[in-house]
Amino acid sequence: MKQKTRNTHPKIGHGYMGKISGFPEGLGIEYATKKDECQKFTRLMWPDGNERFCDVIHSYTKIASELNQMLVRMLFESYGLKKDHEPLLNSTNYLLRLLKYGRSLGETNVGFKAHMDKTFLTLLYQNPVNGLEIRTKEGEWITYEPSSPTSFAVIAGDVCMAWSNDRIKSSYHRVVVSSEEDRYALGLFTFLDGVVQTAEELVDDEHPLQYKPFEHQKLLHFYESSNDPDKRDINIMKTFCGV
Ligand SMILES: O=C(O)CCC(=O)C(=O)O
Ligand SMILES: [Fe+2]
Repeated sequence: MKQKTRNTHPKIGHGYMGKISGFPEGLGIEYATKKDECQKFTRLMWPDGNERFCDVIHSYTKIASELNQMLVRMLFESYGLKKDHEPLLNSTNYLLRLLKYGRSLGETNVGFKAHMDKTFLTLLYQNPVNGLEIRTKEGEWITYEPSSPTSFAVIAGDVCMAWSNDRIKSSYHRVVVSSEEDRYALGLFTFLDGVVQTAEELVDDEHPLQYKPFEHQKLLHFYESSNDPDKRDINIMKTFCGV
């Protein structure tokens, strides 16, 4: 425990988050595609070293980030965007979060409260304990069941929604763990540097511009500093940068 709390970070959810009701225990590694960042984190947790752990999280992040790159390319292609996807990928930062959903004796509320991610995309990988639920347009909660042990869940975040001019809605999701077993998940969260603008081709008479250009970092700050108790459940993008 002492080791985990050393992983401090000024941004909420980027460092260590102790387990509180309605949320998992989490450890964040910012810029985890960079080996030296994984090394820094590993040294913090294991002052005597743990090369294997470092290699595993680094190679995991690299593979998952490549999957993210493929997804972004697919997004550009599927909307027939002429602009190159490289600038978006080059401005992408990756945060890896290690999440543990453990159950203390008699505890009933194990999971993650419903929310929308403040990312561009989130890639989730879990151990065999299910729990992730997505709300459909009709308001029904469906459980994510990986089709194979190597499946990832891909979640569109608020920034993707703004970039796509609402063509892609950010996913409203939660985690409800009913199993007695611990659930572990690895989340790779993507954040963009600089100013994010809606893709030009996705704005036309039928789809007028919904969001003004904004900075992803400022969105995170806006969200963290909001005292609105419903901020997890509303489209905060409308308040933050809606046209
Ligand atoms: O544990 C999961 O599968 C989802 C976690 C999640 O929604 C998040 O960290 O934003
Ligand atoms: Fe999430």
